[in-house]
Amino acid sequence: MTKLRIGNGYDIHRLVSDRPLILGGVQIPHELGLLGHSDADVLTHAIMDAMLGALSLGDIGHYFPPSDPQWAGADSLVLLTKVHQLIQDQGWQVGNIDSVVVAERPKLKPHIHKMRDKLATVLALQPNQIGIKATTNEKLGPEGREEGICAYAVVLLLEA
Ligand SMILES: Nc1ccn([C@@H]2O[C@H](COP(=O)(O)O)[C@@H](O)[C@H]2O)c(=O)n1
Ligand SMILES: C[C@@]1(CO)OP(=O)(O)OP(=O)(O)OC[C@H]1O
Repeated sequence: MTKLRIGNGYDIHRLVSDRPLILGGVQIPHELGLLGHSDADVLTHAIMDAMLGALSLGDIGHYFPPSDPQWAGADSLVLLTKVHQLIQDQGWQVGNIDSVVVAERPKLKPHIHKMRDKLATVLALQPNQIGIKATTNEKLGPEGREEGICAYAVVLLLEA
Protein backbone atom coordinates (compact mmCIF):
# COMPACT_ATOMS: atom_id res chain seq x y z
CA MET A 1 0.00 0.00 0.00
CA THR A 2 1.27 3.52 -0.86
CA LYS A 3 2.56 5.36 2.21
CA LEU A 4 1.07 8.83 2.77
CA ARG A 5 2.16 11.84 4.86
CA ILE A 6 0.23 15.07 5.40
CA GLY A 7 1.55 18.50 6.38
CA ASN A 8 0.16 21.96 6.96
CA GLY A 9 1.75 25.38 6.68
CA TYR A 10 0.90 28.98 7.51
CA ASP A 11 2.61 32.32 6.90
CA ILE A 12 1.79 36.00 7.18
CA HIS A 13 3.68 39.08 6.01
CA ARG A 14 3.06 42.77 6.49
CA LEU A 15 1.80 44.97 3.62
CA VAL A 16 3.91 48.05 2.89
CA SER A 17 3.94 50.66 0.15
CA ASP A 18 7.39 50.14 -1.36
CA ARG A 19 7.43 46.43 -2.21
CA PRO A 20 6.02 44.27 -5.03
CA LEU A 21 3.16 41.88 -4.23
CA ILE A 22 4.29 38.36 -5.13
CA LEU A 23 2.03 35.37 -4.46
CA GLY A 24 2.64 31.87 -5.81
CA GLY A 25 5.56 33.28 -7.79
CA VAL A 26 3.33 35.76 -9.64
CA GLN A 27 3.75 39.53 -9.35
CA ILE A 28 0.31 41.04 -8.87
CA PRO A 29 -0.39 44.70 -9.67
CA HIS A 30 -1.23 46.47 -6.38
CA GLU A 31 -0.20 49.66 -4.59
CA LEU A 32 1.05 47.60 -1.60
CA GLY A 33 3.47 44.67 -1.41
CA LEU A 34 4.68 42.22 1.22
CA LEU A 35 7.65 42.96 3.48
CA GLY A 36 10.14 40.18 4.24
CA HIS A 37 13.75 39.06 4.08
CA SER A 38 12.95 37.16 0.87
CA ASP A 39 10.32 38.21 -1.69
CA ALA A 40 7.80 37.50 1.13
CA ASP A 41 5.64 35.20 -1.01
CA VAL A 42 3.38 33.94 1.80
CA LEU A 43 1.63 31.36 -0.37
CA THR A 44 4.87 29.67 -1.45
CA HIS A 45 6.16 29.87 2.14
CA ALA A 46 3.04 28.14 3.51
CA ILE A 47 3.36 25.40 0.87
CA MET A 48 7.05 24.82 1.70
CA ASP A 49 6.32 24.59 5.43
CA ALA A 50 3.54 22.07 4.71
CA MET A 51 5.94 19.95 2.60
CA LEU A 52 8.60 20.04 5.34
CA GLY A 53 6.04 19.44 8.08
CA ALA A 54 4.74 16.32 6.37
CA LEU A 55 8.17 14.71 6.88
CA SER A 56 8.91 16.34 10.26
CA LEU A 57 11.80 18.19 8.63
CA GLY A 58 11.32 21.48 10.48
CA ASP A 59 10.42 24.77 8.82
CA ILE A 60 11.77 27.10 6.14
CA GLY A 61 13.53 29.33 8.67
CA HIS A 62 15.75 26.35 9.53
CA TYR A 63 16.97 25.97 5.92
CA PHE A 64 16.86 29.63 4.87
CA PRO A 65 17.49 31.66 8.05
CA PRO A 66 16.19 35.25 7.88
CA SER A 67 19.51 36.23 9.50
CA ASP A 68 21.46 34.90 6.46
CA PRO A 69 22.16 37.58 3.80
CA GLN A 70 22.24 34.76 1.20
CA TRP A 71 18.41 34.75 1.28
CA ALA A 72 17.92 38.52 1.14
CA GLY A 73 15.46 39.23 -1.67
CA ALA A 74 15.33 35.51 -2.51
CA ASP A 75 12.84 34.31 -5.12
CA SER A 76 10.63 31.93 -3.10
CA LEU A 77 10.25 29.67 -6.15
CA VAL A 78 14.00 29.02 -5.90
CA LEU A 79 13.51 28.09 -2.23
CA LEU A 80 10.59 25.85 -3.26
CA THR A 81 12.86 24.06 -5.76
CA LYS A 82 15.27 23.30 -2.89
CA VAL A 83 12.50 22.05 -0.57
CA HIS A 84 11.12 19.91 -3.40
CA GLN A 85 14.58 18.39 -3.91
CA LEU A 86 14.81 17.68 -0.17
CA ILE A 87 11.57 15.70 -0.10
CA GLN A 88 12.53 13.85 -3.30
CA ASP A 89 15.88 12.95 -1.70
CA GLN A 90 13.92 11.41 1.18
CA GLY A 91 11.92 9.28 -1.29
CA TRP A 92 8.67 11.28 -1.42
CA GLN A 93 6.63 13.12 -4.04
CA VAL A 94 3.77 15.61 -3.80
CA GLY A 95 0.31 14.08 -4.28
CA ASN A 96 -1.66 17.29 -4.07
CA ILE A 97 -1.71 20.70 -2.41
CA ASP A 98 -4.61 22.79 -1.19
CA SER A 99 -4.25 26.36 0.00
CA VAL A 100 -6.07 29.56 0.95
CA VAL A 101 -4.79 33.12 0.67
CA VAL A 102 -6.48 35.64 2.97
CA ALA A 103 -6.31 39.09 1.36
CA GLU A 104 -8.83 41.91 1.60
CA ARG A 105 -7.46 43.32 -1.66
CA PRO A 106 -6.59 42.97 -4.50
CA LYS A 107 -8.85 40.43 -6.17
CA LEU A 108 -6.67 37.37 -6.70
CA LYS A 109 -9.06 35.32 -8.80
CA PRO A 110 -7.71 36.63 -12.15
CA HIS A 111 -4.18 35.55 -11.14
CA ILE A 112 -4.80 32.13 -9.64
CA HIS A 113 -4.40 30.13 -12.87
CA LYS A 114 -0.94 31.67 -13.38
CA MET A 115 0.07 30.88 -9.76
CA ARG A 116 -1.02 27.25 -10.20
CA ASP A 117 0.93 27.00 -13.47
CA LYS A 118 4.11 28.45 -11.88
CA LEU A 119 3.95 26.23 -8.80
CA ALA A 120 3.09 23.17 -10.92
CA THR A 121 6.13 23.79 -13.12
CA VAL A 122 8.50 24.00 -10.12
CA LEU A 123 6.99 20.90 -8.49
CA ALA A 124 6.60 18.90 -11.73
CA LEU A 125 2.85 18.56 -11.08
CA GLN A 126 -0.27 19.08 -13.12
CA PRO A 127 -2.04 22.36 -12.24
CA ASN A 128 -5.07 20.32 -11.11
CA GLN A 129 -2.94 18.93 -8.27
CA ILE A 130 -2.69 22.44 -6.80
CA GLY A 131 -5.68 24.13 -5.18
CA ILE A 132 -5.43 27.86 -4.52
CA LYS A 133 -8.39 29.71 -3.06
CA ALA A 134 -8.72 33.35 -2.07
CA THR A 135 -10.90 34.92 0.57
CA THR A 136 -11.23 38.30 2.20
CA ASN A 137 -11.29 38.43 6.00
CA GLU A 138 -14.53 40.42 5.88
CA LYS A 139 -12.56 43.50 7.07
CA LEU A 140 -11.77 41.71 10.36
CA GLY A 141 -8.31 41.44 11.95
CA PRO A 142 -4.93 42.36 10.40
CA GLU A 143 -5.78 40.91 6.99
CA GLY A 144 -9.14 42.68 7.03
CA ARG A 145 -7.47 46.00 7.88
CA GLU A 146 -5.02 45.36 4.99
CA GLU A 147 -2.05 45.31 7.37
CA GLY A 148 -0.96 41.98 5.92
CA ILE A 149 -1.76 38.95 3.80
CA CYS A 150 -1.61 35.39 5.09
CA ALA A 151 -1.80 31.94 3.52
CA TYR A 152 -2.59 28.43 4.73
CA ALA A 153 -1.58 25.25 2.89
CA VAL A 154 -2.07 21.51 3.26
CA VAL A 155 0.14 19.08 1.34
CA LEU A 156 -0.26 15.34 0.85
CA LEU A 157 2.97 13.46 0.13
CA LEU A 158 3.12 10.03 -1.50
CA GLU A 159 5.98 7.58 -1.23
CA ALA A 160 7.78 7.80 -4.59
N1 LIG B 1 -8.44 38.76 -2.37
C1 LIG B 1 -9.50 38.07 -2.82
C2 LIG B 1 -10.56 37.71 -2.01
C3 LIG B 1 -11.62 37.03 -2.55
N2 LIG B 1 -11.60 36.68 -3.85
C4 LIG B 1 -12.75 35.97 -4.48
O1 LIG B 1 -13.97 36.52 -4.01
C5 LIG B 1 -14.78 35.50 -3.43
C6 LIG B 1 -15.57 36.04 -2.28
O2 LIG B 1 -14.71 36.39 -1.21
P1 LIG B 1 -15.29 36.58 0.26
O3 LIG B 1 -14.13 36.79 1.15
O4 LIG B 1 -16.18 37.74 0.18
O5 LIG B 1 -16.02 35.31 0.59
C7 LIG B 1 -13.82 34.40 -3.05
O6 LIG B 1 -14.46 33.14 -3.02
C8 LIG B 1 -12.80 34.50 -4.17
O7 LIG B 1 -13.27 33.81 -5.31
C9 LIG B 1 -10.55 37.01 -4.63
O8 LIG B 1 -10.49 36.70 -5.84
N3 LIG B 1 -9.51 37.70 -4.10
C1 LIG C 1 11.79 33.01 3.61
C2 LIG C 1 12.73 33.53 4.69
C3 LIG C 1 14.15 33.51 4.09
O1 LIG C 1 15.09 33.96 5.03
O2 LIG C 1 12.51 34.88 5.08
P1 LIG C 1 11.19 35.82 4.99
O3 LIG C 1 10.95 36.31 3.61
O4 LIG C 1 11.32 36.92 6.01
O5 LIG C 1 9.96 34.90 5.36
P2 LIG C 1 9.53 34.32 6.77
O6 LIG C 1 8.35 33.43 6.51
O7 LIG C 1 9.29 35.42 7.75
O8 LIG C 1 10.80 33.49 7.27
C4 LIG C 1 11.30 32.38 6.55
C5 LIG C 1 12.68 32.62 5.95
O9 LIG C 1 13.17 31.32 5.64
